Amino acid sequence: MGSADAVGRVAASDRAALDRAALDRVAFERELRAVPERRYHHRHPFNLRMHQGELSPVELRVWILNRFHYQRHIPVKDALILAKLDDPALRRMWVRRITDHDGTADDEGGIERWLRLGEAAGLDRADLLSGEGVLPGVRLAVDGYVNLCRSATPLEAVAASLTELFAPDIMTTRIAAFQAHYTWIRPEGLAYFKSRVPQGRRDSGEALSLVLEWARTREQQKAAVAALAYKCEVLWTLLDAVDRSGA
Ligand SMILES: O=C(O)c1cc(C(=O)O)c2c(n1)C(=O)C(=O)c1cc(C(=O)O)[nH]c1-2
Repeated sequence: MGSADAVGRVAASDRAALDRAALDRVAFERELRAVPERRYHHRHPFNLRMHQGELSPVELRVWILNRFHYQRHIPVKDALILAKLDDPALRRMWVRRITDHDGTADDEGGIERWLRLGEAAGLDRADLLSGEGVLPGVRLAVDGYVNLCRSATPLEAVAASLTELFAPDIMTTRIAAFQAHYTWIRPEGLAYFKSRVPQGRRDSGEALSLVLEWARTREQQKAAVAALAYKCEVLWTLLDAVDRSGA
């Protein structure tokens, strides 16, 4: 075997070793943030049309009804994550997410606020709760997220929630768009987004700290990035289904 081959082999094994070496925290955080930068649903054509004021009342109602299917599964996936956490302090932190959505009484919490958004847009609460009209693609996308949280490691499930690093900004844009273009929606309907902006900032900050701490090896870092990329596809696919519903 010639020396060029030997050099080639050494270089390849160096490359493999480099590939296995974990990124430092700063580089890993940059790698994580680059995923939604590219593919978060703030870039989806349906959201762009929403923000430009181009959606019809029927299209917005289809979005609200279908997004309710996502919303009502958030505490379910958080309960699946909660069951994987073996530390009381971590469980205390995570259980708050469930209460944020479910409240501590019937007339509280994010799910209730989303129902009121639907009512403010002319939808019937009973129709939202019935689940009728939820598009097949939306069901599959939401199942995908719930199943990821059921079967993946805590690191991957928490990493998947990191789309929320970008959610407060899109909600702020959405609030302004609703106020400017969709004035037929009663303003109290915006309460969901207004209360979710600070919750999203806090939740994504906590989740980011956990992911940076837990992902020690390059393999773990790659698994976290893949879970976050998958979650971006969940949100993208949900909007694809809404966009193509023909509403
Ligand atoms: O309106 C949005 O654009 C948006 C996006 C996301 C997200 O990035 O997953 C969430 C929410 N809203 C939201 O309201 C919410 O409660 C929420 C929880 C989570 C999560 O993965 O744990 N994402 C989101």
